[in-house]
Amino acid sequence: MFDPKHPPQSLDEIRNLMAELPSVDTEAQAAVAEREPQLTKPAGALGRMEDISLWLAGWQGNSRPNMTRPRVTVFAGSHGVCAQGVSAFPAEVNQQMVENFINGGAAINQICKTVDAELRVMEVALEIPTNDFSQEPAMDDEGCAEAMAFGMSAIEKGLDLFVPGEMGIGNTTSAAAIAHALFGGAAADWTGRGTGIDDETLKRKTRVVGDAIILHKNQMHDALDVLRCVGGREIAAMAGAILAARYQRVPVLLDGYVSCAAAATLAAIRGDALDHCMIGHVSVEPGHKRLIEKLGKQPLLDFGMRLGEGSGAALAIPLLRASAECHNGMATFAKAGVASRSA
Ligand SMILES: O=C(O)c1ccc[n+]([C@@H]2O[C@H](COP(=O)([O-])O)[C@@H](O)[C@H]2O)c1
Ligand SMILES: Cc1cc2nc[nH]c2cc1C
Repeated sequence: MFDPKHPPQSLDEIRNLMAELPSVDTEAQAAVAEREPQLTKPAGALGRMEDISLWLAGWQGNSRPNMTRPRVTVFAGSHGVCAQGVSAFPAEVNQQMVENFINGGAAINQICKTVDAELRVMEVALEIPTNDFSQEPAMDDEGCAEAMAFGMSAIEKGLDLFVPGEMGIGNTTSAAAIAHALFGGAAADWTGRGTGIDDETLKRKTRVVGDAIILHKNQMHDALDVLRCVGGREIAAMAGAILAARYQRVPVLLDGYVSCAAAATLAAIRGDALDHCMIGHVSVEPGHKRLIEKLGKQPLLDFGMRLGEGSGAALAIPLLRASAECHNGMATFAKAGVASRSA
């Protein structure tokens, strides 16, 4: 059982947490299912909004879904694999962007302000890059568990939604390596241009991804080993936060390729581990669409974004808010005196 006061200290403790995940609140969902057909609209006329209100209620454990307290947390981490020249930007950008988040100058600041979401920034040992995973595992067991536990501390009971965002130059190389390790195929299927690399860099990045999976093959026994070997601290923190959210009854809206790669490590351990998650936006990064298909989900938005920071998911928060408001605020046929379907 997850206890926020005693965070896990090893990947085995996290494996134990994964074994006993809380399930959906069927009573809350039954209440939504009973009210929905009474609302003043033809049955099913709100389409996916109806799925969203049912999902929110079930995972919040509340028969009236809320969207007053959504939180976006941007986890920032730095990646040793940048030494292989896999990004269009230098690693110093991580710290500079953290300052920018704090000063309110990034895209995610404006989106959070617009959609009325709380924004937090958490540095995950940002000053210390992980090991270069083209040479050795990115993290050891304890380090990976520590980053996951740190991510868990981003979640509190009472939040209506959590969006895991990230900042980490080089982290689309990690995301590609995670997806390739979990779902196979060719390294090229999972490797994209990230921040905007040229053809030659893309070739090098693809080789780094393919070779890393071969290098670590014998020690990647499950998806948490994959996370430890080729992930990054901000990716581990997002995975921890997504897991803690399940325990704290906080639904999760996933963002781009990197946040979905973090989430995929949980799904690979347990097929139902992401039932409390929806995907806010499909990134331009080609591996993301493929990954979403593997996860059996459908993104809410397709807006041509490839920023990270939680930006695409944050932009979709009003869809969730409108869904909750319709479910809670619409009059019933009886109350409004509207005639219901005649046959
Ligand atoms: O999440 C995505 O789909 C995504 C796609 C492209 C780029 N990013 C962001 O760009 C950074 C990683 O890109 P790169 O090229 O350095 O691997 C990192 O800070 C991510 O937040 C994120
Ligand atoms: C400027 C910049 C902003 C970002 N935000 C998330 N990833 C990023 C990568 C870069 C390079």
